Amino acid sequence: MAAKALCKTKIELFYDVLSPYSWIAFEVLTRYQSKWNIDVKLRPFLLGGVMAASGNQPPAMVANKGMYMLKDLERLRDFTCTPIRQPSDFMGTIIQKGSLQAQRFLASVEMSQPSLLEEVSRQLWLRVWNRDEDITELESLRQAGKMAGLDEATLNKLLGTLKDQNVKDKLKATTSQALSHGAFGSPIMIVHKDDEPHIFFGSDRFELLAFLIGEKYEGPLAELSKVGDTKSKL
Ligand SMILES: N[C@@H](CCC(=O)N[C@@H](CS)C(=O)NCC(=O)O)C(=O)O
Repeated sequence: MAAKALCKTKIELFYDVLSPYSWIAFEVLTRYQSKWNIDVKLRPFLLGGVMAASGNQPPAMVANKGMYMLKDLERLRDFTCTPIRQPSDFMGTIIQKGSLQAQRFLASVEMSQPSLLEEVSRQLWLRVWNRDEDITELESLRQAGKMAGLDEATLNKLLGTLKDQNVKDKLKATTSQALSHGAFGSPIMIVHKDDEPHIFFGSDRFELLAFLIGEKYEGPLAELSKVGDTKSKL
């Protein structure tokens, strides 16, 4: 058992809470965390920075792609049990407002409260991609942090760091690391196997990822169905 734990496969999940597909990958991967012999490292990055540096564009900039995506997400919501609902002002929320503050907040949580990074990320996704709520104002970030279990004093401290150089640098460094692996969108999963990084793009590559690491993929709900509660985390 100890030997097995020693050779856990490290998987880095690079994500931005503006990306609904990243939410799906995040929920599926965290469900498999206790089922597979893996060590998941959550890596919040800035999707806008990845898009700009890689010369890519959000899928919704192509009208037909955007329309397809909304249908696709409806299907995935039910299939993966991730309660995605489109924001009422999609272009305003996703393209214009963006996620800089939210991702800086996550970078700050990653640095000083890493054990709460998973839940703060989930609470931000619930705001923007479920309840149609803002994720750009300090008060919005505060609410997400509170829901995730951060106490008032820690929250005040974290919210006061969003303009700090080390927080900005952390987000930039994570974004650069993803780019150096070849990122062009979100989610990106980097599987470290045989001393090599293997890149996967999308929430729909778990079969391939499982094949690479010698694990069995039992669909997006595997871990939830095992514990018999598909809604407890959401
Ligand atoms: N097929 C992928 C699509 C993922 C996706 O479209 N991600 C968006 C952000 S929400 C992206 O970064 N797209 C870049 C691209 O498609 O080139 C999945 O099912 O997860």
